[in-house]
Amino acid sequence: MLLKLINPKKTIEIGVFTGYSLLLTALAIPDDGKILAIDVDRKTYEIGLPFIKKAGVELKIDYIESQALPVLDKLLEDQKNEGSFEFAFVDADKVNYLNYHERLMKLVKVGGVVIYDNALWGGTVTWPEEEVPEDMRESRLSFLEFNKSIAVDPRIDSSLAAFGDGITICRRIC
Ligand SMILES: C[S@@+](CC[C@H](N)C(=O)[O-])C[C@H]1O[C@@H](n2cnc3c(N)ncnc32)[C@H](O)[C@@H]1O
Repeated sequence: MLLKLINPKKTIEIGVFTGYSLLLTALAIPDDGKILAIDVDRKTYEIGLPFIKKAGVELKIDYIESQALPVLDKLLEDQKNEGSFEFAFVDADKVNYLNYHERLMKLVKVGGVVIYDNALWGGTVTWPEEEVPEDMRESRLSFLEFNKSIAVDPRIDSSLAAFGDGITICRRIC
């Protein structure tokens, strides 16, 4: 619904896996919309690709198998890309969310929207450190830092929607 309201033609997805959220985005954006989809592992994308093809939205997707940061940095080398995206969805390595945010604040236009997945990190952002499973601690700390930083970022309006695992919705305002 949010995507239908924004109606973005130029979008980025960071973290594709088998392409579930990618397919949802591809179905929601207009016929001439495009998604630059970045993931380090193309094998998982290929599991979902037959469904994307069956849905008839493959041509909307420009898939890049890579670490996401260098792709974003490369885009920023060309000034034409600044402010050219209307929507981004981030669902990759949590330790880099702030790094993605800094780049997306340049790539996404004023008025554009960025959504970050898993902002509640299984609820652990509210737990005492000692109760958090070892394998969730590093990303939890990243989310604590990320959530604090987003809350005071003057470039955006933001809202942490507490459904699912939490999504942080940011609208660039300057
Ligand atoms: C939670 S999954 C994405 C799920 C997908 N967005 C969905 O909802 O269907 C996270 C993905 O991020 C990818 N990933 C992790 N670190 C990455 C990085 N540094 N750059 C690009 N992709 C990365 C992983 O390979 C994995 O496929």
